[in-house]
Amino acid sequence: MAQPDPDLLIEFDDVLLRRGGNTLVGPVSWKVELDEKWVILGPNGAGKTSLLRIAAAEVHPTSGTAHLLAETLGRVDVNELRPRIGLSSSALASRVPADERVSDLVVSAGYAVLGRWRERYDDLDTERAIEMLESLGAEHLAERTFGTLSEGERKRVLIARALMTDPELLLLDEPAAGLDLGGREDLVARLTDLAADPDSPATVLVTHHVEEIPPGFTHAMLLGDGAVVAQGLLDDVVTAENLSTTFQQEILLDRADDRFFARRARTPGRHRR
Ligand SMILES: Nc1ncnc2c1ncn2[C@@H]1O[C@H](COP(=O)(O)OP(=O)(O)OP(=O)(O)O)[C@@H](O)[C@H]1O
Repeated sequence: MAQPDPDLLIEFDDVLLRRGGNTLVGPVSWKVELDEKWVILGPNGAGKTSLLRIAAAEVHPTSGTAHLLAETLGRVDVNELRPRIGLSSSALASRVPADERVSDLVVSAGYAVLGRWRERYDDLDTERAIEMLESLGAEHLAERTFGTLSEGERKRVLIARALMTDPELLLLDEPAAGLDLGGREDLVARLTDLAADPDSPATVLVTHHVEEIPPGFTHAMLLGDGAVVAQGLLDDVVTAENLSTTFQQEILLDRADDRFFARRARTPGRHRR
């Protein structure tokens, strides 16, 4: 088996995931370097979350080789790998107890647990948790319980938690899903700042919408029906032609202020009585 490249955070060779006789995603070959910020875009059911779960060391590929942080899945203790990877997803959000205090939720990321399990955390840990919440504009929520937060507040708190361990790789699964326009724009602005920070980790953001791509992101993968439609530099990949192939309809794409905006081309007579 080939040795992992130490300069790559993700190195997938023909990675494929099957469940119950169905291919969820793959085969995908993919490389993510230290300073790269990726967006994975595709329709419902395309396999985005499945791919991200492999990148989070949550599942092993059925075939192919997945190297993460220069370790090989299947040959490394995933419990050592996972604290080096920050993950924010709705699946994680649904596992957080409603009465979990926000500051405890963020601090506990350092111990790879959900739910407070220690009576006290170090002051340094608590300070860092507040710093992380501040960087997401959520420090005022520190004493609230998770169950009382709005959808947008939850997303920001979970990203703060994902950053708590100073991860080498940050994985964000649909961080803007369920947010209103203001909430989405606020989150895109925060992620733009994060992308511009030279100390920020390599990042992979999964989304359905080009409007959610933060300026400063560098690369994109388009996934359609489990297969890669295109991947590479963001500007080369996020094109009307590639989006049309990915979403299987004619998509028009606009750009303004380093943001993307997409809509379907109007087809005369369609959807009219
Ligand atoms: N455990 C499983 N067993 C069988 N099929 C599964 C399983 N998990 C996911 N799938 C299927 O695999 C496909 C890819 O799912 P996945 O969640 O990765 O897609 P996605 O691109 O993240 O979708 P969405 O945008 O709707 O969240 C879907 O058709 C889904 O129904």
